[in-house]
Amino acid sequence: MDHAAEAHRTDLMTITRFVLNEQSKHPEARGDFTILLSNIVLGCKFVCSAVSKAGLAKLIGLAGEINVQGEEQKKLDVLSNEVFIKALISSGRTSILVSEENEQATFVEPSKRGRYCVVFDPLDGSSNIDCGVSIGTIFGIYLRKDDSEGTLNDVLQPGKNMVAAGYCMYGSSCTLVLSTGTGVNGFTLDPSLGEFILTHPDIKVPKKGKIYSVNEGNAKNWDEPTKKYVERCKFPEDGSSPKSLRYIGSMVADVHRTLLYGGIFMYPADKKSPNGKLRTLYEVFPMSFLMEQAGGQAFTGTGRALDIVPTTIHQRSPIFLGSFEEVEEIKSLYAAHESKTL
Ligand SMILES: O=P(O)(O)OC[C@H]1O[C@](O)(COP(=O)(O)O)[C@@H](O)[C@@H]1O
Ligand SMILES: [Mg+2]
Ligand SMILES: [Mg+2]
Repeated sequence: MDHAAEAHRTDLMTITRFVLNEQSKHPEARGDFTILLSNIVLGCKFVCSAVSKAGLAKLIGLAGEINVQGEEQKKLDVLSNEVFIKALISSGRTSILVSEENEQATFVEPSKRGRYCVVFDPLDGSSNIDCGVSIGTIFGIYLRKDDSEGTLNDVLQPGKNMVAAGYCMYGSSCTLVLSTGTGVNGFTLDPSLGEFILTHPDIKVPKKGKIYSVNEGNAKNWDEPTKKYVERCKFPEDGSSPKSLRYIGSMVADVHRTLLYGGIFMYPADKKSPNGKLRTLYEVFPMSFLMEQAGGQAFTGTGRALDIVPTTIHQRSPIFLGSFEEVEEIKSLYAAHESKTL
């Protein structure tokens, strides 16, 4: 490492200092969010190190259990879940936790309870774990009025009520992308310092994009607007060049690329999965929150994703998110279909 070059970098802003600066903008802040986030960051560092050593540490493969989604849990799904549950409870700032890997919500005991509710996908992109392709962790945060026990209604809220959302991608580098409602910032883990450093300040998703991202293996079951949109990506009617298809199969990685390069990520509803595949609370909401904060859009096929009022903690929702103009085109195709003019 060229320490001289490092030393000259003026923007050596760690995520902790960044959040403390944000906190100073809120005179009423008590520091609870900063403490909660520092425990989430600790969890991400722990999982990042486990993922990078997975092959060596026998963390590849199945854990032998089936989760509430009916999916075979991977060893890293289980480990990441335990790490984040511990990190969130030991922050002393949470009251209700919803994890993809736990059938029931976790209600934190009074002595360790705080005002925040955290919904999270401890390990996203599980199908890519064993082949070392980028995976991640996704989280969304709600703030409750008080630190009483609370009820499920405290998490069954529209995504627009979240106070923060983020993801951590475990890829060629470990990148944590965060929004506290005033824009989106990206931090890269410097393994030699063990610090997340601000590397992507104020991320703005390009208005248009040249990339579409969807599992085309589901195409035969798609509805007309989705088929029409993908058709246009491949055979543009305006003579422009076709879009490129990129699909990693890890939502975190596909959304991260979309946020930086523009384009669109889709997991539409189809005849086989009438609500799509991705879970509203801990996949669709956090990613939609980030995309809107970066100037993009997030649409379900019937409305704004962040307006959904969830009824169950593991429900699924179709999702189209990304560059403003790409999602606008999908919205107009659904509107046309709605008015039978498609
Ligand atoms: O294999 P498919 O049907 O394209 O689904 C891929 C999608 O499923 C997921 O892997 C689901 O998330 P989990 O791995 O957390 O269960 C997403 O990351 C990804 O976008
Ligand atoms: Mg997931
Ligand atoms: Mg998962």
